[in-house]
Amino acid sequence: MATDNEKSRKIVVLGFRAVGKSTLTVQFVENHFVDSYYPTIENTFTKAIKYNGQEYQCEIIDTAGQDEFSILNSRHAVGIHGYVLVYSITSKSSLEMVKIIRDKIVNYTGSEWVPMVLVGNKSDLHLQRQVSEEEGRELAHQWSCPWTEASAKHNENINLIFEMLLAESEKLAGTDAAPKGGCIIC
Ligand SMILES: Nc1nc2c(ncn2[C@@H]2O[C@H](COP(=O)(O)OP(=O)(O)OP(=O)(O)O)[C@@H](O)[C@H]2O)c(=O)[nH]1
Repeated sequence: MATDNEKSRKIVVLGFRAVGKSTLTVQFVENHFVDSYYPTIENTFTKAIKYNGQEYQCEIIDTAGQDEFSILNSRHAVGIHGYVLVYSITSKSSLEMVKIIRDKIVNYTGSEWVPMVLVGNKSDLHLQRQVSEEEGRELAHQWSCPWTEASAKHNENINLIFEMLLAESEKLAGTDAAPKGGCIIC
């Protein structure tokens, strides 16, 4: 529960199966890498984050992998402050899936702009790359949202994802506080 000095933020992590949603969430919240793969039904994590001098009490919902037939759950669309949309750089179809998911969010919320961050996870798997940096960056540009590649395995850019999302959520609140980080903000 957020205190008077804290803001509460409800964040949903969405994407195709096995792109690393749970792994990056666990890396962010608990600082370790989960090597095994157990499909998620749904898990909620909480973490207090201090960002730009402000305390945020974050509730992070790690969802089950989506496919084109999944229906966006109302619990993932109502009262949400921001979305982390995850694809894997090793899977072209996972990039196609985030496009479908984003359409569902836009349709459900009726808003063209929703705070979100696009993430190309598994950036450590260079040899298996199917999605170029350019493709990810360009898609985020179309959506007017930040983008980064990340590696949950090596804990690269994982904190940045959530910092960028908090900054996006602040835009809705009218205070545009861009995160200080070495990443592209479209
Ligand atoms: N090399 C590498 N493997 C990763 C990375 N992130 C996740 N993985 C692995 O990918 C597999 C799937 O990761 P999960 O986090 O379970 O994927 P998920 O998106 O939560 O999967 P669902 O619950 O089915 O939606 C696991 O074996 C992870 O260890 C990464 O950054 N690099």
